[in-house]
Amino acid sequence: MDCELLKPPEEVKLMKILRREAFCKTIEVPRLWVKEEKSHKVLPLIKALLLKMPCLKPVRPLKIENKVEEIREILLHPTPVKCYEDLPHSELKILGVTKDDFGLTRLTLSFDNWRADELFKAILPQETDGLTSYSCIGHIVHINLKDNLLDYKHIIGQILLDKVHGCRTVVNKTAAINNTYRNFQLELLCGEPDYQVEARENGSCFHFDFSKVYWNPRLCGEHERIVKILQPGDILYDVFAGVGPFSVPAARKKCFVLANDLNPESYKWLEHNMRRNKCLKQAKLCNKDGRKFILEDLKKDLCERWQENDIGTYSIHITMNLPSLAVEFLNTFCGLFEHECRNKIIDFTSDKIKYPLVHVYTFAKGLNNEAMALQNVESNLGSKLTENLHGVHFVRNVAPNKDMFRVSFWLTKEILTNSIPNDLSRKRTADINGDNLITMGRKSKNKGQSQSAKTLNKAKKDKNVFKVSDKNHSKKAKQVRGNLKKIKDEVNKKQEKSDEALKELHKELVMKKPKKSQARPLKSAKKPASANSANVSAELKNLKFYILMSIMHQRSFELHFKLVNNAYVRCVTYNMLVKNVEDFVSEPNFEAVDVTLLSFDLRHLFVTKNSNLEYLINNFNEDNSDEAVGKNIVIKEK
Ligand SMILES: C[S@@+](CC[C@H](N)C(=O)[O-])C[C@H]1O[C@@H](n2cnc3c(N)ncnc32)[C@H](O)[C@@H]1O
Repeated sequence: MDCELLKPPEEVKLMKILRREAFCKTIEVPRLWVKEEKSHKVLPLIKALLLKMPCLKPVRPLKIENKVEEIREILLHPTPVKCYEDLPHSELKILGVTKDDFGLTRLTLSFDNWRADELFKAILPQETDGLTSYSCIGHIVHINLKDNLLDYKHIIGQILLDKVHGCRTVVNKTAAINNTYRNFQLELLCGEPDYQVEARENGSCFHFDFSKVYWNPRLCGEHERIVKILQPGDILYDVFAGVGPFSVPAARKKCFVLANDLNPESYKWLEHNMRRNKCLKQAKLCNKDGRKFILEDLKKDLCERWQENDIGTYSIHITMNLPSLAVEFLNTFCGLFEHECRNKIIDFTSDKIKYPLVHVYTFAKGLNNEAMALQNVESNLGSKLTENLHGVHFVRNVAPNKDMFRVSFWLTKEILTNSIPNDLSRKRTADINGDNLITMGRKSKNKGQSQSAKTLNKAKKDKNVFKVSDKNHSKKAKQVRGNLKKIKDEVNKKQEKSDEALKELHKELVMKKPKKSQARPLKSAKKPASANSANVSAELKNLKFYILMSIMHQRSFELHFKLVNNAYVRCVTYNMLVKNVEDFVSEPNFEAVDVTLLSFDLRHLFVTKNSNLEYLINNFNEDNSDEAVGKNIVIKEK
């Protein structure tokens, strides 16, 4: 029940540093005095009208001078109860509780009497969307603050630490999860910097370092759905296993599990969790790229099973939960057993062959996103899903207009053994070799890599850069490590300097913005395309700073450009970016460009069209979803 009287004092609005004393206020609320021995009969009659607030007992003892009997004071909610007649008075009268027992009482409220959401409503600016949700991962409370609430991050952290039961650490996600290992970039807002958590899900216990691995409590239901389908003796190939939310409960259920994750930290905790849940003997674990895992481990295991005479009664499942990329791994299944089929190593005519059911996750945007999810899968597989489609299932909404789906389908003899269409075959080979660039609509002239190949290479880099083999604890290794540390420090210093330089650059560019009063140039006064391109590339050089920063910080960036005629390109290197933007600007239909920024570190992007214009895309909101989502920013002529 909304009631002004019961809200925190107005003075707390826009408070940034928590001052608990500012929340104290004294109010008058209706009350009923009832003799102790009658209270158990009265309370059921007025239960719905009691004043309920945190840390407040609505029934409290009251001793009145000169009165022998013990009295209970019952606090009532001021909205539904204004007078005695608002109570079930006929029943009360029968119990001897009359109008004389009704009155007002003074009540002092404090910080403790409000829930976190009530406090946020009172403190945070009215015009903002507010803080709508948080997640609890063990003792960690995790939030995803929008830019407009960043000024309030400390008080928000403090309140959550105070109000959420068992919370010892409050963190804010500082960037979208678009890095290889899908772990968060965290900022500690309040409490202990302790990220080792213990979480329970679907009857299993999970240990991990939340700052280094992926864990999303909102996927609990989906994990449960898959685990429920599995029967003891079934096989689960978990391509992107994380710390084991599919694999551990499956192994506990006596399935055989072959699980993989590229992140060494996830792999470590996956093994730990298998051991901790006493099911490691049911599992084989790998720490490699998903594509390699399919080509080597999954294939070998399947092959061995298919070659066995007794194929048993189990079913085979493959989970692929890396929604932003997993569909790109599907082409690994195309023709995976072509050699074995051609050379009759496996008899695919036998009806004993059991085909795995793949559960692949993908994001899809827009109105008809379920169909889009299916199409994502089919286009990467190079074939339509017909009888072998098990279903497209909505998993969860991750951002406005963006949902996560699971597409479940059976691999078929055709998929696994057919020589695949030329285009797909080329792409598959390139993906496996890690030298493909996926462009849509419009082909890029630049050489690059597919996202998954990039991921793999980056992961390799992540693993190897600054890592010195120290098998023999040699002096040399120590020396090299020392040198590397120095280099790292230098790089950090340079980073800081460049950040400063970038800030300056930003200021400069903002100052250069044309004043509102400035006359808009006539269309006919357009500069020739060449001058225009020169300008664009000059401005784009400024971007280099930021992109280099992103690379140095090992943050990925990606820009999607879409022309009005729906041509579309994805830029993943600075040179591609410059080239493509120059191309676009010199095109006749360069009216408006739809830029999707997939790098959330690329805060300030300037694109110039014609000599007089600067297009500033600044301070766009970081995405709130749990996975990387592009923001569409339309650049138009002012
Ligand atoms: C979205 S998480 C899913 C984790 C877990 N299956 C779950 O449902 O919570 C994706 C996982 O894929 C891993 N990963 C990312 N790229 C990979 C790759 N190329 N090969 C294998 N694993 C990869 C990440 O480290 C991360 O643990």
